[in-house]
Amino acid sequence: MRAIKKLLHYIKPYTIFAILGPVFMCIEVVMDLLQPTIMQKMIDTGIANQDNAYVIKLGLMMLLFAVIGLIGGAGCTVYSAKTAVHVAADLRRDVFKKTEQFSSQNIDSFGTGKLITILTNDIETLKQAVMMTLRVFVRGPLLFIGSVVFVWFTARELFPVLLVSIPILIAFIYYFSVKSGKLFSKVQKAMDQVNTKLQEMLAGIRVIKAFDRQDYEKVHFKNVNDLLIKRNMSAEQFILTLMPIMMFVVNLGIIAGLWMGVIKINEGTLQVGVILAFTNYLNIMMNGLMSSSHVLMQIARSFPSAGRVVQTLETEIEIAEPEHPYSGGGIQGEVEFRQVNFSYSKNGNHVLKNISFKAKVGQTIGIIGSTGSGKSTLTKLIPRLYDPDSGEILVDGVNSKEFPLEKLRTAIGFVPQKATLFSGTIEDNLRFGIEEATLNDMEQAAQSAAASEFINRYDGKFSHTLMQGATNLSGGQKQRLSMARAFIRKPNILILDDSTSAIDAFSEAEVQLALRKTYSHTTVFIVSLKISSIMDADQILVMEDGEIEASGTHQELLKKSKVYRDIYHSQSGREVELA
Ligand SMILES: Nc1ncnc2c1ncn2[C@@H]1O[C@H](COP(=O)(O)OP(=O)(O)OP(=O)(O)O)[C@@H](O)[C@H]1O
Repeated sequence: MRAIKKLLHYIKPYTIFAILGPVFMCIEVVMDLLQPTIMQKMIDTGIANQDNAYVIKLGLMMLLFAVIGLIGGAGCTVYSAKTAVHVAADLRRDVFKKTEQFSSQNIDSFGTGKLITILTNDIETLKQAVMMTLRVFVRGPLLFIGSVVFVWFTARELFPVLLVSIPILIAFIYYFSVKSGKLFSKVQKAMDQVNTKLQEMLAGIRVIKAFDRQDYEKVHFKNVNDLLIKRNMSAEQFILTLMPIMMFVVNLGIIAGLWMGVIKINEGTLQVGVILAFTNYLNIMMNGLMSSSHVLMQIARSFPSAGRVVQTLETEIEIAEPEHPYSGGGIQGEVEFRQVNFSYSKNGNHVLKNISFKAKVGQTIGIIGSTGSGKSTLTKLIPRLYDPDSGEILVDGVNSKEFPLEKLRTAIGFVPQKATLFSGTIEDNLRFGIEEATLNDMEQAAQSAAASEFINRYDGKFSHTLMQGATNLSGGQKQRLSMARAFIRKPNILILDDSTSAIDAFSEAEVQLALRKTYSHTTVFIVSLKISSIMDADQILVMEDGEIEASGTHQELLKKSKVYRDIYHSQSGREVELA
């Protein structure tokens, strides 16, 4: 309920539309309600007295009211649709904006499948709820109340029938609305699973084919899809049983009305037209209740969606902007870790333990160690993709949390382990690094990343188009472009997370030369499993199980670190002679 209240704010800008819709609907309802009474008069007065002129007059009146009702209905549809579509668009915009601000931790805890369901399915459900509420929710109760009033004035003798049937109908509607909300909450969870699976399969389609695991994946997809079908079926079937139940109760009411009516006609206290009007009003009443119940169920169905949308909008961003941001000059690039501990799950299982080191401006820091030892995690803390559990990360002697995020991140060029490029041209992807980059900047960055050679082979050069996920590039080409995208920023801090793994030794040497020459004032972090990539670094951190096992230059580490010597031996085949 709190979620629905919060979402009502989104209707505020469209209050006029949201009022006009129901106003037009009222016109339609009044016109609908007048028809049985006019018909009753036509039968009991016009036809009974064989007054043709009166019958024609009332017939024309019915036609006119029908046209006015039609205009009312059309106006209501237009304005309620306008409100619903705008509200949904605003919600989608805000949820998207919020997810863009999400920290990596926020994204990990939601899961991308759920976020996609929220942005698509949940917001669509809310749109339908708004539209139905404005169109039908006004119509339903108005038809219902109007029919009760009209029965009171035109067929009061049969009113006791309503006193019995209405409470029964309302009780059924209440029960169905409450239960359907719970059922649809389960449907949404199943939808999350389908979206997550779909996303994973599409991203890994090549691996699936290469391993010939289509059948295996088909079974997995079938399982989640079957669950969605099952839950959808039970929710829809449950809702559909309401209609026959309501019809049954109304038909019992009509039989009771006819039975009472016939007795009263025989007694001479009732006219035939009244019975006709009564059965008409009973049907209108049922329609009113049915449409109200549909809306109630749509609203009940939208409760879980509203909850999830509001949960997204209200999620506290783990990586917060500082309350009192540091207002000093630009970032030079000194980075210091002071007793940093970090865990992904906050369960105390630290992935980084007591990390301390200092990188001076312009130094190159190599990070090496076994798989899963925490190398990538360490670099992710520098641009604040995650924050440490304890300890401090200082940039130019200032806690990195005190910098405005934009200032900190624009000073950093980050080349992640998995090169992620976007569909568009090569130029678009390089400008992602810095929007106002010139052609000269692009050429220089491409040169430094050893990417010029393959870019120049394309007819359009920088305007060559990349497909979604840059599937028309090789792994090494993707890595080079990903590096060029970071280089183009001329960052003060550059992080290369195993970004030369798919690059040949010659090109890697080219990149290292460019780093020394063109980016000599940049503090560079190179994460690698290969000693050859980091052996010239000013300082090498040897990571082991989340800790810095040893640090120093290549020569120092050969003497003092057994782990480093073992890596060196396994990669070069040479033993180290200790003096
Ligand atoms: N998003 C995440 N959520 C939970 N645990 C994670 C996450 N990312 C990494 N880990 C865990 O943290 C530990 C360190 O991972 P990290 O990626 O930093 O290792 P690494 O040394 O860079 O490994 P590699 O050389 O294979 O890239 C691993 O045990 C890994 O399972």
